[in-house]
This record gives sequence, structure tokens and C-alpha cells, in this order.
Amino acid sequence: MAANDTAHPYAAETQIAIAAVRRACVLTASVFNKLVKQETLTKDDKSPVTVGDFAAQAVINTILDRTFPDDPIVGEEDATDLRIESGRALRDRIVELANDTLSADLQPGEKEEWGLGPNHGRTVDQLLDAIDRGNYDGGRTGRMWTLDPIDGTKGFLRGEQYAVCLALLVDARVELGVIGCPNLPVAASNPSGPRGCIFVAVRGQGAYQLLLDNPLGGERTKLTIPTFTAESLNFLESVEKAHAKLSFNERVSQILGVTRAPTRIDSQAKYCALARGDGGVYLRMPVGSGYKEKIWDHAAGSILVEEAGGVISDGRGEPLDFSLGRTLGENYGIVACGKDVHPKVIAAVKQAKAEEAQSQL
Ligand SMILES: Nc1ncnc2c1ncn2[C@@H]1O[C@H](COP(=O)(O)O)[C@@H](O)[C@H]1OP(=O)(O)O
Ligand SMILES: [Mg+2]
Ligand SMILES: [Mg+2]
Ligand SMILES: [Mg+2]
Repeated sequence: MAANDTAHPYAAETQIAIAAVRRACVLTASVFNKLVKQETLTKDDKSPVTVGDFAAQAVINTILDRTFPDDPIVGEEDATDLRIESGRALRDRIVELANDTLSADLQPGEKEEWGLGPNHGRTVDQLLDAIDRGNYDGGRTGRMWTLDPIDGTKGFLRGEQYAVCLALLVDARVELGVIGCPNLPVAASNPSGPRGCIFVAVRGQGAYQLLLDNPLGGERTKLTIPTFTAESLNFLESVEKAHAKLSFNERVSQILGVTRAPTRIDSQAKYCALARGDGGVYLRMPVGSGYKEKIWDHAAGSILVEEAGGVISDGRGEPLDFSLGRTLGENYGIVACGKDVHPKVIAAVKQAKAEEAQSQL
């Protein structure tokens, strides 16, 4: 992967996606420090959404609309709640945040023709329409982007891990993934050291970690999932108990002979941690609530894992299917890990499921 080398497939998409994700990360980090209670809504599914989620989606969709006007976008948020009178205060704040972000000075590698830099503010309607550019239903064919403007909103609100996640799919195959993690330490070995990373993967071109401060002009580190032993293996899993069945993970790790405690991280930062070897297995099994996983929650992470040499599948070992619309369809869970460990994890999941079925007889 060479972001500055236009000879590579998806070179322009990669540069623009990195720039868009970086700007959204600057926005969300600044929002966190100033967020007040009235700036968060509860959605119909009871999950929170903040001015940061809406404004980050406005920024990224505005940039994609300018640079790839024909590409549809499957984005998590929509502007319905902002178009009504009771949404006025929230809307004003989102417009201010988005415009501050879009009109900030150009960074190394960014281009004014992407609609960025001083004098590139947008109107209220343009920004609301940009948010609603994310309403695409997804599907099997053609190019489409998928965006989670803040993945792990609960982690974001706790001041812990969250991620800005953007992926490009072509005929339902992920070709490019970019994940911004403003709160993630640059090196897991130095948890109190510098924070802020962007992860990028392009199909056939590898997975890389960049610095959030200067992703297009700064250093890049190639990522490869290391080999683990039973002693060094550890699980990466959700913080939120409602998102994944953590008791199931405990049984699977027992079957595998894992001795290390799991590492709990919010958001697709788990995929980033996996790609750089901070943890060995990301297991996310459904809690049985009927929740369907969304494509924007796994698209970018999946290509990062694959390009770092790993495998991602559902809990049965089948590939994830990004062709079904906005969700991944029926929820069989997610297993992501190194190639060598994957068959063992799938076998352990199968065994734990059989035990579970037995105990329910
Ligand atoms: N009931 C649920 N079950 C599983 N995942 C959920 C549920 N509600 C929200 N999510 C999504 O799970 C992801 C975070 O989970 P985790 O941090 O545990 O990996 C987020 O994408 C979050 O959406 P959101 O993007 O709104 O935060
Ligand atoms: Mg959400
Ligand atoms: Mg999400
Ligand atoms: Mg989100």
C-alpha cells in the first residue's frame, strides 16, 4: 500500500478516505472534551448517538460526495431527528462542528479540490443532506462506501476506545478499510504513551498503522498478525455485556487452554489491536436478542485482519456476507484471528455450542 503512489489500485480512494477519517477524528476528539448532556440522543434501539456521530458523518459524507459523487454510502446515522424543531440546538451544534472541521487548514497530502480548507463551509441543508447520503440500502453489486462515524459510542462517552470506520466495497467485497482510533496508544507496549492511530488496508496491498497526527505525510508501520502459543494467546472482546456473550468466550478460551485474561476494548479498535498482535482472537458471539450485526461495524475491520494475514468468519467458519443490505443477516457471530489459530477456534466454538445445547435439554 502506498497512499502517495497513484499507480496502485484505489490510491485516490485511500488518500481521500484517510484524510476524511482523520478530520472526523479531530472533530470527535474535540467534541468529547466539550460534550454536554443535551448533546446526546437515545435512538429507537436504545443506543446513544451524540453530536459527534452526526457531525463526523456529515464531514465524511461531504468529502465523499465531492470526490466520488456517484458512489452510494451506507452510513449508520440519518438526519431525521435533526430536521424537526426539537432538533434545532443539536443541528446548530453539528453544523458548527462540521464546518469548523471541513474548513480547517490543509494538511500534507490533502487537496483543496476535495472541498477542504478555509472558505469551504457548507449550508445547513447541504450538511443534513450529506448525513442522509448514508441512507443507501446496500446490496450485492457496484461500488459503495460504508461508514460508522463513531463506532463504540458507549466507549466514546466513557472516554475509552472508539473508532471512526470507513470502508469501500465493490460487488460486496471489501476493497479498502480505514479505521481512526483517537484514543488508542500508538504502541500497546506503552499504554501511557502517545495516542491516536489510523489503520488502513487495501486488498492485496497489506495493512498499515499510521499516526493520526500526520497520516498522509508521516511514518507507516506494516502490520502482520504474529503466531501465538496457548500461553501467549489472549482474547479481545466487548466491554458492553449486551453486545456479545462473554460467558461463551470464557468457555471457548478454556477449551483452547488459554490462560491469559481477555482484553476488553470497545469498537473496531479490537480489529486494530488484533492486526498489530495486541491480542490473538476477536470472538463476538450473539447474546440471543435477535440483534443483526451491521456492515459498517465489520467491513473496515475485516479487510484489516485479512491484509494483516489473518482470517475472519462467522462462528461457523463461513465468510461474512456483505451483500445482504445494511446488515450481515442472521447473526452467527464473528471469529477473527491468525490463520493458524482459526480452525482451532472454530472447533472450540462448535464444542462450546454443543455443550450449551446439551445443558439446555
Ligand atoms: N445490542 C447490540 N448487540 C451488538 N452490538 C451492538 C448492539 N447495540 C449496538 N451495537 C454495536 O456494537 C458495536 C460496539 O460494540 P463493541 O464495542 O462491544 O464491539 C457498535 O457498533 C455498536 O454500535 P455503535 O456504533 O452505535 O456504538
Ligand atoms: Mg450507534
Ligand atoms: Mg458501530
Ligand atoms: Mg456508530
